[in-house]
Amino acid sequence: MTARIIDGKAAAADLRQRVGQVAARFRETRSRAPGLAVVLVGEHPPSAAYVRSKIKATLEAGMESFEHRIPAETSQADLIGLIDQLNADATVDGILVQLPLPKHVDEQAVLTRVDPSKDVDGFHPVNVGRLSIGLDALVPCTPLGCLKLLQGELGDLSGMDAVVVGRSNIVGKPMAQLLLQANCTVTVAHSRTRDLPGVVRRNDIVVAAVGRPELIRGSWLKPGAIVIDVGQERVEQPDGTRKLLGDVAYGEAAEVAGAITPVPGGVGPMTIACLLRNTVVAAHRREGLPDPEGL
Ligand SMILES: NC(=O)C1=CN([C@@H]2O[C@H](COP(=O)(O)OP(=O)(O)OC[C@H]3O[C@@H](n4cnc5c(N)ncnc54)[C@H](OP(=O)(O)O)[C@@H]3O)[C@@H](O)[C@H]2O)C=CC1
Ligand SMILES: Nc1nc(=O)c2c([nH]1)NC[C@@H]1CN(c3ccc(C(=O)N[C@@H](CCC(=O)O)C(=O)O)cc3)C=[N+]21
Ligand SMILES: [Mg+2]
Repeated sequence: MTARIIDGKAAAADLRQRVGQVAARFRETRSRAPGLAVVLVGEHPPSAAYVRSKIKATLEAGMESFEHRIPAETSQADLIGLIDQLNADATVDGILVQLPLPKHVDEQAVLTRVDPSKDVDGFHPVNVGRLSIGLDALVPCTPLGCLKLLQGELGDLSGMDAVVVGRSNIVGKPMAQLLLQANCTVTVAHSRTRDLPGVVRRNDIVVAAVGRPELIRGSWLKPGAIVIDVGQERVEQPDGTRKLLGDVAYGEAAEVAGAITPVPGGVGPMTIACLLRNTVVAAHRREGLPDPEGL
């Protein structure tokens, strides 16, 4: 069997185009564009690259981008001061604080300061709690993108067995919540899981969010399983070049799986598209407008 390749780049382009249409209507009725503020603390090169692509995508969707690059030495109090200023700014609908933050900053203290109505990453405890009890919430972009890819591939997920490998607050846990809400039977695996290959083999859906390049082998998969690979690790090759690898051994997996996301070109582009989606949704909710349809 050769797996279908789930084209995250195409799905992201499609979602971004629809977000652009909604943003254009918003600009007409509200006489302003939906606005996203991105806060980048320090110079961490991969973070700077992600932030650049987020800003470019924001502008392309017809939304306003506010960029705040501040030095790595910025105190926690000053960072919180900036968040307060963005919370109070009516032209800002979404606030994204790029992670990781420097070690001297308490990440939770900063994320909890973001106005939950502007929390387009879905990291504030209010949004985490709302997601877990099934209320409207702003949902973390990466898991939301994964869910959209799965629904695009499978339609209704009801009754399917799904495993999420990884239990981070930004990917694994919210992914498990979304799959539960979609009526999957959900297993969450992590570094203490006994017999990870056996657990993976029981499942129709595998979402890998581990950060261990090619941990998940083709031989672990149930034939026909749908595989979503969140992993993004730059690994030096024997010839000295650096290659971006996922958490799944792609070549092997593609011979067993029913469908699989590539790295790059799978989950990554959908994460950015979902950030724009959340921003335009936040803008509507903040203006008291009904949620835009079809996003
Ligand atoms: N495409 C995208 O848009 C995004 C990609 N990523 C990528 O996804 C990956 C995961 O990111 P993130 O969730 O932040 O990572 P974290 O490091 O925060 O979490 C990793 C999780 O994997 C678990 N784990 C680690 N080793 C093993 C193992 N050998 N077997 C089973 N479980 C294991 C850990 O378990 P424990 O809890 O027990 O320690 C932990 O729960 C990274 O490669 C990251 O770069 C992240 C965000 C967005
Ligand atoms: N507050 C916050 N929110 C985040 O959503 C967030 C964050 N912090 N910190 C870092 C992680 C990582 N992340 C990615 C986004 C896009 C790609 C992406 O577009 N990847 C491309 C490849 C990019 C490349 O070639 O390096 C792809 O998979 O095709 C990857 C990873 C968002 N994150
Ligand atoms: Mg991480």
